[in-house]
Amino acid sequence: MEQRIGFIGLGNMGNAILQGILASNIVSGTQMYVYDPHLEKGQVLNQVYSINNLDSAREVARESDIVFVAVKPNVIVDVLNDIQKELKKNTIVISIAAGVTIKTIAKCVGYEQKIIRVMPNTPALVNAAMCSITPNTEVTDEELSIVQQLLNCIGETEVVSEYLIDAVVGASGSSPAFVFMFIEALADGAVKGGLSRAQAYKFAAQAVMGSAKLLLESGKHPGELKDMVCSPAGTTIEGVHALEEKGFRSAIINAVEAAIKKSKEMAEG
Ligand SMILES: NC(=O)C1=CN([C@@H]2O[C@H](COP(=O)(O)OP(=O)(O)OC[C@H]3O[C@@H](n4cnc5c(N)ncnc54)[C@H](OP(=O)(O)O)[C@@H]3O)[C@@H](O)[C@H]2O)C=CC1
Ligand SMILES: O=C(O)[C@@H]1CCC=N1
Repeated sequence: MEQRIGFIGLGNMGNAILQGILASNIVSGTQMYVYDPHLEKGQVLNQVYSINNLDSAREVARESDIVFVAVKPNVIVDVLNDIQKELKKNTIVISIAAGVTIKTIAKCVGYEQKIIRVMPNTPALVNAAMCSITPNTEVTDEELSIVQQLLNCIGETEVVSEYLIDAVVGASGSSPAFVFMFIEALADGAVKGGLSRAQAYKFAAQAVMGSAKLLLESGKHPGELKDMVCSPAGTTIEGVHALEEKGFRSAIINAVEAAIKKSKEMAEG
C-alpha cells in the first residue's frame, strides 16, 4: 500500500490500530506519521519501527493521505478544527470517537472532505477486533476498500449505516468490558470451588473464547449450543436456572441498552 498513514492520539485504541497495521507489513514504519502529547509514545515507535514522530497534530494531517483521529470525544472537535487547514482534498479523515457524528466532523473539516467513522474495540490489541465502518458520500468504493484492508489487519470489519453505530457501541465497542466482568466473575466462582486464581482465569477465558469461536464457526443458534451443554438433570441446567433467577439476560440487555443510550446522548450533544 502506498498511502501515508497518520495517527493523532496514541492511547489504547490509536496504538492498537497502529500496531496491528504495522504487524501486517502492508505499510512500513516510514509511511506512518504520529503525534501524541506524550511524546515518549512516538519516540519509542520511531526508535523501533522508524515511524515519523511529529510535533503536532497539524503536521500529521499535512503529511498523511489517511489520518486516524484517535482522541477522546471531548477533545476531537478542537483537534479537527486545528488540523482542518492542513488536509488535502483527498485526505481521508477517520474518527473512532464514540458519539461524534459525521455531521459534527464535517462541520470542522468541511462537508467535501472524505470522512469515515470507525467503531473498533480493544481486542484490536490481539488482532481480534470487531470494527464497524461508515463512510460519508465523498468516499469512493476504492478508498473504502483501502481503509477496510487497513482495518482487517486488526480483525473483522462490517460496513454499517451511521444510525446503527450506537448499537455497534453496545454490541462490540463497549461489550469487551462486560465480557471481562463476566470472566472475572466466572473465575471468582471457580476460586470458590478451589481452583487457583491463575488457573481460574485460564479456564474461564478459554471457555469464553472457545464458545465465541464455536458460535462463529458452527453457524448454529446460540440457544442450540447452550442446549448441547445442558445434560438432563446435569450440572449446567442448575447454573442456567440460577442465572435466569437473577435476570442474567435482562441485565445484559440493560447494559447494552445503556451504552447505546449514552452513545446517542453524546451524538445529540
Ligand atoms: N477504549 C476503547 O475501548 C474504545 C475507544 N474508542 C474511541 O477511541 C477514542 C480514543 O480512546 P482511547 O484510545 O481509549 O483513549 P486514550 O485516552 O487511551 O487515548 C487518547 C490519546 O490521545 C491523546 N491526546 C489528547 N489530546 C490530544 C491531541 N490534541 N492530539 C493528539 N493526541 C491527544 C491522549 O493524551 P492524554 O492522556 O494526555 O489526554 C491519549 O494519549 C475515543 O474517542 C473513544 O470513544 C472507540 C472504541 C473502543
Ligand atoms: O467507553 C467509551 O466511551 C468507549 C467507546 C466504546 C468503548 N469505549
